[in-house]
Amino acid sequence: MIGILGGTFDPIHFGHLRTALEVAEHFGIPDMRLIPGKVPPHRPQPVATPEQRLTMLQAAIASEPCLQADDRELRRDGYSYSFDTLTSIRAEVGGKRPLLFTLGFDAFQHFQSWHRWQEILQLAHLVVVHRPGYSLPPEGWHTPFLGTNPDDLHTTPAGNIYSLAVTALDISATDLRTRLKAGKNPRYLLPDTVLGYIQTHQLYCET
Ligand SMILES: Nc1ncnc2c1ncn2[C@@H]1O[C@H](COP(=O)(O)OP(=O)(O)OP(=O)(O)O)[C@@H](O)[C@H]1O
Ligand SMILES: O=C(O)c1ccc[n+]([C@@H]2O[C@H](COP(=O)([O-])O)[C@@H](O)[C@H]2O)c1
Repeated sequence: MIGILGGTFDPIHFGHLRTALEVAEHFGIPDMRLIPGKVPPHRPQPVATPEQRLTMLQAAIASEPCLQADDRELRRDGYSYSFDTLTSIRAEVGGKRPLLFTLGFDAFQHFQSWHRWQEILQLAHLVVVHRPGYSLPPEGWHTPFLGTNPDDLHTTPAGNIYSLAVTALDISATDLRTRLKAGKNPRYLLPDTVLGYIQTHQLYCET
Protein backbone atom coordinates (compact mmCIF):
# COMPACT_ATOMS: atom_id res chain seq x y z
CA MET A 1 0.00 0.00 0.00
CA ILE A 2 1.29 3.46 -0.90
CA GLY A 3 0.01 6.69 0.62
CA ILE A 4 0.20 10.01 -1.18
CA LEU A 5 -0.22 13.57 0.06
CA GLY A 6 0.07 16.10 -2.74
CA GLY A 7 0.34 19.78 -2.06
CA THR A 8 1.82 23.10 -2.92
CA PHE A 9 3.71 23.09 0.40
CA ASP A 10 4.46 26.82 0.17
CA PRO A 11 5.72 26.24 2.87
CA ILE A 12 5.14 22.83 4.45
CA HIS A 13 3.70 23.04 7.99
CA PHE A 14 2.54 20.88 10.88
CA GLY A 15 -0.98 20.56 9.38
CA HIS A 16 0.56 18.67 6.43
CA LEU A 17 2.97 16.66 8.56
CA ARG A 18 0.46 15.47 11.17
CA THR A 19 -1.95 14.58 8.35
CA ALA A 20 0.66 12.49 6.54
CA LEU A 21 1.77 10.72 9.72
CA GLU A 22 -1.74 10.04 11.05
CA VAL A 23 -2.99 8.70 7.69
CA ALA A 24 0.07 6.43 7.52
CA GLU A 25 -0.51 5.17 11.07
CA HIS A 26 -4.25 4.73 10.70
CA PHE A 27 -4.08 2.68 7.52
CA GLY A 28 -0.76 0.94 8.27
CA ILE A 29 1.03 2.50 5.30
CA PRO A 30 4.79 1.88 5.26
CA ASP A 31 5.41 4.20 2.29
CA MET A 32 3.76 7.63 2.65
CA ARG A 33 4.84 10.00 -0.10
CA LEU A 34 4.59 13.77 -0.02
CA ILE A 35 4.48 15.12 -3.56
CA PRO A 36 4.97 18.85 -4.16
CA GLY A 37 3.27 20.23 -7.26
CA LYS A 38 5.28 22.24 -9.75
CA VAL A 39 2.44 24.13 -11.44
CA PRO A 40 -0.77 23.82 -9.36
CA PRO A 41 -3.75 23.73 -11.73
CA HIS A 42 -6.38 25.62 -9.72
CA ARG A 43 -4.78 28.28 -7.59
CA PRO A 44 -2.38 31.23 -7.71
CA GLN A 45 1.13 30.09 -8.44
CA PRO A 46 3.44 29.46 -5.45
CA VAL A 47 5.76 32.11 -4.04
CA ALA A 48 8.76 29.85 -3.37
CA THR A 49 10.37 28.02 -6.28
CA PRO A 50 9.79 24.29 -6.81
CA GLU A 51 13.34 23.61 -5.61
CA GLN A 52 12.85 25.69 -2.45
CA ARG A 53 9.56 23.97 -1.64
CA LEU A 54 11.15 20.56 -2.16
CA THR A 55 14.13 21.47 0.04
CA MET A 56 11.80 22.64 2.85
CA LEU A 57 9.77 19.43 2.52
CA GLN A 58 12.91 17.28 2.68
CA ALA A 59 14.10 19.16 5.76
CA ALA A 60 10.72 18.72 7.46
CA ILE A 61 10.58 14.93 7.05
CA ALA A 62 14.29 14.14 7.37
CA SER A 63 13.95 12.37 10.73
CA GLU A 64 10.72 10.48 9.99
CA PRO A 65 11.41 7.24 8.05
CA CYS A 66 7.75 6.58 7.22
CA LEU A 67 7.48 9.82 5.18
CA GLN A 68 9.18 10.20 1.79
CA ALA A 69 9.53 13.15 -0.59
CA ASP A 70 8.60 12.30 -4.19
CA ASP A 71 9.68 14.91 -6.73
CA ARG A 72 8.00 13.47 -9.83
CA GLU A 73 5.68 16.47 -10.32
CA LEU A 74 8.67 18.82 -10.25
CA ARG A 75 10.24 16.86 -13.08
CA ARG A 76 7.18 17.32 -15.33
CA ASP A 77 6.30 20.40 -17.35
CA GLY A 78 2.81 21.84 -17.56
CA TYR A 79 0.10 21.64 -14.93
CA SER A 80 0.74 19.17 -12.11
CA TYR A 81 -2.39 17.08 -12.55
CA SER A 82 -2.98 14.36 -9.95
CA PHE A 83 -4.30 12.06 -12.67
CA ASP A 84 -0.89 12.14 -14.38
CA THR A 85 0.91 11.60 -11.07
CA LEU A 86 -1.21 8.60 -10.13
CA THR A 87 -0.89 7.17 -13.64
CA SER A 88 2.88 7.37 -13.37
CA ILE A 89 2.89 5.69 -9.93
CA ARG A 90 0.55 2.96 -11.25
CA ALA A 91 2.93 2.34 -14.15
CA GLU A 92 5.70 1.71 -11.61
CA VAL A 93 3.85 -0.45 -9.08
CA GLY A 94 1.35 -2.29 -11.26
CA GLY A 95 -2.42 -2.52 -11.04
CA LYS A 96 -2.87 -4.44 -7.80
CA ARG A 97 -1.18 -2.34 -5.14
CA PRO A 98 -3.59 -0.07 -3.25
CA LEU A 99 -2.87 3.66 -3.61
CA LEU A 100 -4.33 6.11 -1.07
CA PHE A 101 -4.48 9.69 -2.24
CA THR A 102 -4.94 12.01 0.75
CA LEU A 103 -6.58 15.43 0.59
CA GLY A 104 -8.26 17.82 3.02
CA PHE A 105 -11.94 18.72 3.09
CA ASP A 106 -11.08 22.06 1.43
CA ALA A 107 -9.47 20.41 -1.59
CA PHE A 108 -12.16 17.71 -1.77
CA GLN A 109 -14.86 20.39 -2.18
CA HIS A 110 -13.44 21.10 -5.65
CA PHE A 111 -12.60 17.52 -6.57
CA GLN A 112 -15.21 17.31 -9.35
CA SER A 113 -13.37 20.10 -11.18
CA TRP A 114 -10.09 18.17 -11.21
CA HIS A 115 -8.62 16.94 -14.47
CA ARG A 116 -10.12 13.47 -15.21
CA TRP A 117 -11.43 13.22 -11.66
CA GLN A 118 -13.57 10.16 -12.29
CA GLU A 119 -10.54 8.26 -13.57
CA ILE A 120 -8.59 9.28 -10.44
CA LEU A 121 -10.94 7.01 -8.49
CA GLN A 122 -10.01 4.14 -10.79
CA LEU A 123 -6.36 4.72 -9.94
CA ALA A 124 -6.51 5.31 -6.18
CA HIS A 125 -8.63 5.39 -3.06
CA LEU A 126 -9.21 8.83 -1.55
CA VAL A 127 -8.65 9.62 2.12
CA VAL A 128 -10.41 12.88 2.91
CA VAL A 129 -9.06 14.38 6.14
CA HIS A 130 -10.84 16.81 8.40
CA ARG A 131 -9.61 20.39 8.35
CA PRO A 132 -10.82 23.15 10.69
CA GLY A 133 -13.29 25.44 8.94
CA TYR A 134 -14.40 22.87 6.35
CA SER A 135 -16.76 19.90 6.33
CA LEU A 136 -17.73 16.98 4.15
CA PRO A 137 -21.34 17.19 2.93
CA PRO A 138 -23.27 14.23 4.42
CA GLU A 139 -24.77 13.41 1.02
CA GLY A 140 -23.40 13.96 -2.46
CA TRP A 141 -21.81 12.37 -5.48
CA HIS A 142 -19.27 10.72 -3.19
CA THR A 143 -21.80 8.89 -0.98
CA PRO A 144 -21.84 5.62 -2.98
CA PHE A 145 -18.04 5.47 -2.80
CA LEU A 146 -17.76 5.95 0.96
CA GLY A 147 -15.85 3.07 2.49
CA THR A 148 -16.60 1.91 6.01
CA ASN A 149 -14.26 -1.06 6.33
CA PRO A 150 -10.57 -0.10 6.09
CA ASP A 151 -9.76 -3.80 5.50
CA ASP A 152 -11.17 -3.37 1.97
CA LEU A 153 -8.19 -1.15 1.29
CA HIS A 154 -5.89 -4.13 1.41
CA THR A 155 -7.84 -6.10 -1.15
CA THR A 156 -8.93 -3.41 -3.62
CA PRO A 157 -6.43 -1.13 -5.33
CA ALA A 158 -8.71 1.91 -5.84
CA GLY A 159 -12.23 3.26 -5.81
CA ASN A 160 -13.22 3.92 -2.19
CA ILE A 161 -13.43 7.21 -0.32
CA TYR A 162 -12.57 7.28 3.40
CA SER A 163 -13.07 10.17 5.77
CA LEU A 164 -10.54 10.46 8.59
CA ALA A 165 -10.48 12.84 11.56
CA VAL A 166 -6.84 13.80 12.00
CA THR A 167 -5.71 16.10 14.83
CA ALA A 168 -7.36 19.43 14.08
CA LEU A 169 -4.65 22.00 13.41
CA ASP A 170 -5.88 25.32 12.11
CA ILE A 171 -2.68 26.06 10.22
CA SER A 172 -2.44 27.16 6.59
CA ALA A 173 0.44 28.16 4.37
CA THR A 174 -1.48 31.33 3.47
CA ASP A 175 -1.55 32.35 7.12
CA LEU A 176 2.17 31.56 7.51
CA ARG A 177 3.04 33.72 4.49
CA THR A 178 0.92 36.55 5.89
CA ARG A 179 2.67 36.36 9.26
CA LEU A 180 6.10 36.31 7.63
CA LYS A 181 5.28 39.29 5.45
CA ALA A 182 4.12 41.18 8.53
CA GLY A 183 7.39 40.35 10.30
CA LYS A 184 5.64 38.10 12.83
CA ASN A 185 7.18 34.93 14.23
CA PRO A 186 5.47 31.73 12.95
CA ARG A 187 7.49 29.44 15.20
CA TYR A 188 5.66 26.33 16.51
CA LEU A 189 3.37 26.24 13.45
CA LEU A 190 6.03 24.62 11.28
CA PRO A 191 9.33 22.78 11.87
CA ASP A 192 12.25 24.89 13.05
CA THR A 193 14.35 23.54 10.18
CA VAL A 194 11.82 24.92 7.69
CA LEU A 195 11.65 28.26 9.48
CA GLY A 196 15.46 28.42 9.47
CA TYR A 197 15.49 27.87 5.69
CA ILE A 198 12.84 30.56 5.19
CA GLN A 199 14.85 33.05 7.25
CA THR A 200 18.17 32.23 5.58
CA HIS A 201 16.64 32.71 2.13
CA GLN A 202 14.37 35.58 3.17
CA LEU A 203 11.33 33.86 1.70
CA TYR A 204 7.84 35.31 1.91
CA CYS A 205 9.00 38.75 3.10
CA GLU A 206 7.52 40.47 0.07
CA THR A 207 4.49 38.40 -0.96
N1 LIG B 1 -4.04 22.17 8.61
C1 LIG B 1 -4.40 21.17 7.76
N2 LIG B 1 -5.15 20.13 8.19
C2 LIG B 1 -5.51 19.14 7.32
N3 LIG B 1 -5.17 19.10 6.00
C3 LIG B 1 -4.43 20.12 5.53
C4 LIG B 1 -4.00 21.20 6.38
N4 LIG B 1 -3.28 22.06 5.63
C5 LIG B 1 -3.28 21.56 4.38
N5 LIG B 1 -3.96 20.40 4.30
C6 LIG B 1 -4.17 19.57 3.12
O1 LIG B 1 -2.88 19.31 2.55
C7 LIG B 1 -2.93 19.34 1.12
C8 LIG B 1 -1.93 20.36 0.59
O2 LIG B 1 -2.31 21.64 1.06
P1 LIG B 1 -1.55 22.98 0.64
O3 LIG B 1 -0.16 22.70 0.30
O4 LIG B 1 -2.38 23.69 -0.36
O5 LIG B 1 -1.57 23.75 2.06
P2 LIG B 1 -2.42 24.99 2.52
O6 LIG B 1 -2.01 25.28 3.92
O7 LIG B 1 -3.87 24.75 2.25
O8 LIG B 1 -1.84 26.11 1.54
P3 LIG B 1 -2.42 27.52 1.09
O9 LIG B 1 -2.87 28.24 2.31
O10 LIG B 1 -1.26 28.14 0.36
O11 LIG B 1 -3.58 27.19 0.16
C9 LIG B 1 -4.39 19.66 0.76
O12 LIG B 1 -5.06 18.43 0.49
C10 LIG B 1 -4.94 20.30 2.03
O13 LIG B 1 -6.32 20.09 2.16
O1 LIG C 1 -5.38 17.31 -10.88
C1 LIG C 1 -6.07 18.33 -10.67
O2 LIG C 1 -6.84 18.81 -11.54
C2 LIG C 1 -5.94 19.02 -9.34
C3 LIG C 1 -6.62 20.19 -9.04
C4 LIG C 1 -6.46 20.78 -7.80
C5 LIG C 1 -5.63 20.20 -6.86
N1 LIG C 1 -4.99 19.05 -7.19
C6 LIG C 1 -4.06 18.42 -6.23
O3 LIG C 1 -4.56 18.49 -4.92
C7 LIG C 1 -3.48 18.54 -4.00
C8 LIG C 1 -3.69 19.68 -3.03
O4 LIG C 1 -3.71 20.88 -3.77
P1 LIG C 1 -3.44 22.29 -3.09
O5 LIG C 1 -3.80 23.28 -4.14
O6 LIG C 1 -4.34 22.31 -1.89
O7 LIG C 1 -2.01 22.30 -2.73
C9 LIG C 1 -2.22 18.67 -4.85
O8 LIG C 1 -1.63 17.39 -4.99
C10 LIG C 1 -2.75 19.15 -6.19
O9 LIG C 1 -1.96 18.73 -7.30
C11 LIG C 1 -5.11 18.45 -8.38
